[in-house]
Amino acid sequence: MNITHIEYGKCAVTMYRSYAAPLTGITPIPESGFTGRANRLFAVDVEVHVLGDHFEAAYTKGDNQAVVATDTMKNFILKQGLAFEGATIEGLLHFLATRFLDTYADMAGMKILGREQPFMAAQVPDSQGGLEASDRLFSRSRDDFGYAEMTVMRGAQAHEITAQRSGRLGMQLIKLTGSSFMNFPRDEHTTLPERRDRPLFIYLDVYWRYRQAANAVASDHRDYVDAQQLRDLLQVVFHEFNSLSIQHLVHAMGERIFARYPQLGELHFEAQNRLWDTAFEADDGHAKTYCDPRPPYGHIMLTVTPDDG
Ligand SMILES: O=c1[nH]c(=O)c2[nH]c(=O)[nH]c2[nH]1
Repeated sequence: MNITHIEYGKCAVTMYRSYAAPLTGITPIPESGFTGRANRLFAVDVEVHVLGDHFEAAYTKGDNQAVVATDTMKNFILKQGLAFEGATIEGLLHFLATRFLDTYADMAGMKILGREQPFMAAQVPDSQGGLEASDRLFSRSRDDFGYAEMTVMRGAQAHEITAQRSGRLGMQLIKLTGSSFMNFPRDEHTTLPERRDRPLFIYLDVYWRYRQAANAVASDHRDYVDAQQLRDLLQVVFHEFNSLSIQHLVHAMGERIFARYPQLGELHFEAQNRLWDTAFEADDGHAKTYCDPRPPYGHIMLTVTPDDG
């Protein structure tokens, strides 16, 4: 048999880093109040995949001489996480991948992924009788989260980012009114009624790539696209846009993202249709009760590039 690809690593390395550098320098957009975060708690679930033919003997002969133990990788990530001076998940992944390649000569490259572990600062009394974000108490959030992945390959002179993707994953958005689905073809298999106004509940993951990968990791953050700011933009589009379908909605989201972030070169949407079933409605038809739908769920994808991309 022929070996065509080798990859090994560690997943679910949770790294809770206290007092990382604050995220500053973010360019504001009209759809969001987000311009940065304090990063007193910077929590990321890291996954590393080491690439390289040097590890072949471990598979073919059980020869572990070149094998960096995945337990060692976990320790390396946590130790280097302390040396990290950046403020973004992308920056962390780039830093870690670079450190791995500099330290372990048998590694030809590394694919590395990071999932934000969101924690919200608690609201606590301030000195003026109001409330402010605590500088020390945080509550774990099960909400949507930022995501990044990148592949960094060893080069003759420098290491190179050969692939990069960022995202906001796990959004669950419900719009009570202002969404329809009509005028689709009907045949002997069609039972779905036309809906002029439906309570549209979607699960949504959005991914983006930069035109230049360097913008994902630049320390000035001027062209950095923050996942929380982009999430705010998506919510505004959903709120404003009277969609004729989920397909129509994600397309409108794509147009707004490219209008705000010309530094991006590709977007990918993965939406699930979780449209609630209507159970009962008030006599005037305004208030209603709903319940979750049964599976299966519609799955709508879209990949787009800018006009000049
Ligand atoms: O927005 C929608 N797009 C579809 O393709 C579809 N199909 C379906 O049954 N409901 C919906 N809703």
